[in-house]
Amino acid sequence: MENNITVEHEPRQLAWMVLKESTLSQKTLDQTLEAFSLPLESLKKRDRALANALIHGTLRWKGHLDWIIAAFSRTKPEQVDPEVMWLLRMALFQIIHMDKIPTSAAVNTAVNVAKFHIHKGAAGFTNAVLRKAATHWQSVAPPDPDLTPELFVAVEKSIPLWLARRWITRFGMEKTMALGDAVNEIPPITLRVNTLKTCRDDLINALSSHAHRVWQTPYSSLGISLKKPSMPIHELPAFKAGEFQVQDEAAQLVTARFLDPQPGERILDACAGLGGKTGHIAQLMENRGTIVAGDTDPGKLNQLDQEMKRLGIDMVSTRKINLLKTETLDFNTHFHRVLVDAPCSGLGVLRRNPDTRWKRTKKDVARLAVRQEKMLFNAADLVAPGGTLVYAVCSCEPRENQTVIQNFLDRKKEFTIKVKAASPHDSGTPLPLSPQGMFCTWPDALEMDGFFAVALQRKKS
Ligand SMILES: C[S@@+](CC[C@H](N)C(=O)[O-])C[C@H]1O[C@@H](n2cnc3c(N)ncnc32)[C@H](O)[C@@H]1O
Repeated sequence: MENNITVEHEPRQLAWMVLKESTLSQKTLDQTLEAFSLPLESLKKRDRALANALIHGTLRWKGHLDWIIAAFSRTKPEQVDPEVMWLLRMALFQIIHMDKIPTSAAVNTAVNVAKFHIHKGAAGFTNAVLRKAATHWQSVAPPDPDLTPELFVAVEKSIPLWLARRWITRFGMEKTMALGDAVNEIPPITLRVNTLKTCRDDLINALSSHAHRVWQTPYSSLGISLKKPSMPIHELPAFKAGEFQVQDEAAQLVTARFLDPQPGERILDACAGLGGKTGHIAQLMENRGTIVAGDTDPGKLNQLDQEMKRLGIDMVSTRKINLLKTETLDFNTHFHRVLVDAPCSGLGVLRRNPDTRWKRTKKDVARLAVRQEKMLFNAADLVAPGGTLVYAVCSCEPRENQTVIQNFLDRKKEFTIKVKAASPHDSGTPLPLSPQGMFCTWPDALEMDGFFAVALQRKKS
């Protein structure tokens, strides 16, 4: 590279490229990170950690960073070139949140990237805004919480205004502030032990020397959380040996507690994706019986096949289906249990996917709910009499949760909500369930992702 950006700057330059790519394209952050996996993995361990921290942190705090930038820029943030905005945000993130990085390093790198990758004018502007912001950012007042409480929450907790408004209306100020804190915390990495290969205690022992802290999840008897692993998760020996899948505790509870699959049964995982829940279903079935993993995306199903091999599972067949099109659902058989882990707004997993909050809109929730209802309705016909249909989403929006279920029950009279007292897979800690038997978690209260799940039972005849 013929410019001033030396190797030591590369993590910041790469982070900036990922940030602009993931927000200026239609790709999710995960897809963008996948596309940049080669250059990211070629970085030294410390630099890779820095790039990741910059990407996730800058996205997480974008709303607050924009408020500060607006105070020092003569041009309104929405009129500044988006590429320049990401440079400003990333540098300011380092100044505010990363005390080990000297301000001069944060500012100089941003100015150099602007000079060599955008244009000279951008470098001058970047320099002017950052020099002022670096010295005076602490004196920028937040919006007035009494006059504009929604804007105050949006800025202080770095969430979009429409979401702040929605949460305040639903929960009031106190819970909204707690939720705002929860979605900005860096969550632990949570795993589910693959009991086909090992047990939780042995896996904890194996992981202890590879992470800063390792502990059992309180609700799922198969879960392990860890902080600061010494290497990327997929490089850990236990991962390579198929001894676990990465999965949040709430998602583990959906499969164990609500679907509750039994060895020898026939199960349809109708939105299987990369197989997070498929692997769990198979291990609960002791790798005996039939699982059909369906999805609209054949690329994901190919990856799911590989994942099952890694886990030592051979009872899964994949099939391209579309739950919105009944002609793709001609199975010639009914299933004992069907799981609809439906595509959703993802508003329950904001702490893990910091880009989601800036991509979702109010309209998405209503649009997705209509699809979710149709998918659940079509899946219902695949459930055998006496069988179980589970609906799950990683969203806590009532329109994607209770309303979907209510509309379903109004039309499908042969189904009722199934409330199961306990499961042998529980840790013993009672689950938070609504009186109707609906599971709804929030990251602030339970330290797990926001999830909704309900089990529906089909009458025997
Ligand atoms: C929430 S993700 C599933 C995650 C997965 N169950 C897991 O635990 O890893 C939803 C999945 O539904 C798939 N999907 C989207 N529309 C669909 C449809 N109409 N029919 C079936 N699957 C669909 C998506 O490709 C995506 O993989």
